[in-house]
Amino acid sequence: MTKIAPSILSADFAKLGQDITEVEQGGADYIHVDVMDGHFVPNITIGPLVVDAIRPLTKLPLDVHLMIENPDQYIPSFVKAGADIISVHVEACPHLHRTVHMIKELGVKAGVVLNPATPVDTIKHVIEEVDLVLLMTVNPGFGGQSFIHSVLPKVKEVKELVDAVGKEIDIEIDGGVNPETAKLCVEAGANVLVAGSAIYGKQDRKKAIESIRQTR
Ligand SMILES: O=C(CO)[C@H](O)[C@H](O)COP(=O)(O)O
Ligand SMILES: [Co+2]
Repeated sequence: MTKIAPSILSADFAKLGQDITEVEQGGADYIHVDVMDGHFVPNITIGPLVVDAIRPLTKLPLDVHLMIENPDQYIPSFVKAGADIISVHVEACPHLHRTVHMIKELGVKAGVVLNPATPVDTIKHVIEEVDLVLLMTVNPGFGGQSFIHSVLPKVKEVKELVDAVGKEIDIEIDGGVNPETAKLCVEAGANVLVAGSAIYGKQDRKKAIESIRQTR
């Protein structure tokens, strides 16, 4: 079954707790938390304080997507705040292997993220170490953007890499996911779908989650 990770970037921050409860009750599998620093991406969002505040409100794993420069400096704070999965952009990590190990040594799952223009080759030498590969299907920084279809062949490439390793590694897609694009992602080999505007832009969050989830 495909896992759905609603992105709270599109939630109403004045009633964040309620918006998280609604998607948990609607069948979400992870809560996706978009962390932006105004440097790696041109937007500023959530820090460890907010992760700490939402941690007691849900039993779901907190899937923390770090879109920040120098993530090594902040990873311990996000772990302390209650993150379950921490994903870092390969474009922001000159010492990717070290960063992945740091995340794992702190006792949480480690993910690596590729921007649309970044080739899959960049993660070939860390694939055995990671729990998750996240492929961006928009240029990171904002919710509500259109899905970039040219990323789909990369999903297939990552699936082949993961199958060759023979380990359980999530293949997650983030950006412009809706019921139509979700189908393409799952067909290409993804098993976790992030969706912000396609869930929080709808009144009925349960129905939105069900319509995005695809079974194979
Ligand atoms: O990482 C992100 C943006 O950088 C978000 O997770 C993503 O954009 C989700 O929003 P939407 O589903 O509306 O595209
Ligand atoms: Co994200």
